Amino acid sequence: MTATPHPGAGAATRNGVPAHPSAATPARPFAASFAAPFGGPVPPVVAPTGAGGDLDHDAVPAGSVTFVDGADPGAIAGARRHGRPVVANLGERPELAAAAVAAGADGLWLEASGAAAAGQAREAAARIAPLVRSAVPGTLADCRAAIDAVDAALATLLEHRVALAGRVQRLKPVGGRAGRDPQREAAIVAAMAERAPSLPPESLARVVTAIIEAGLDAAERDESDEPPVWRL
Ligand SMILES: O=C(O)C(=O)C[C@]1(C(=O)O)C=C[C@@H](O)C=C1
Repeated sequence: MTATPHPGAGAATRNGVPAHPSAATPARPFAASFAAPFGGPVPPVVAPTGAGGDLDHDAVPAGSVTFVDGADPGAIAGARRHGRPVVANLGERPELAAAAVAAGADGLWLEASGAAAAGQAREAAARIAPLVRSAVPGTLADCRAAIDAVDAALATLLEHRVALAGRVQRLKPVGGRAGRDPQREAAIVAAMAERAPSLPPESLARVVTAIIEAGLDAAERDESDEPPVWRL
């Protein structure tokens, strides 16, 4: 495992990241004011000023975080032993964001200029983070931010599920409400109960029924012949 030097430390990285403007800044202890963004429910995107990141490059003092090549998941996972937040250097490749967050990145360093790249990385991070990070928020605002992050992932999964359930209706001999399959629905609830032990099965069944019915409603409305296409 190799930690990548701060992009501003003058060392070339695999992504060919240009020098950080604060290259001459000596290493400082990790400042408390930077702890919140890196400890939040969704890893922040660190981008050049005006590029739409959650933090500007200049706001991250050299030495306060461990920089790692964002294309190397093993390095990201290994860097956690340094005890500092791990920032994955994505260079100009926001499409690496989901993999970097899944590997354990606390922040994403982006050199691509422009809000679109930062937005792409932020959206990928928001979708994947609740599956791989657990937040223990101490304030109402932080709690709501963590709930928002979970809801972002839930909404993404709901969209995928609705698309799949709609496809099933076209593949079954009898689709739609006329083709409901109580045994299959009970099996779905039982499988989900294993992963959601805090919810009694009857509560979970209500949730699953609502989701299935929403999927059947969407399938009824959908007149397109296109198979569903999505990207995380
Ligand atoms: O698996 C099916 O047969 C479906 O039609 C999909 C689905 C679901 O949304 O999961 C929807 C209705 C059925 O009662 C069971 C499951």
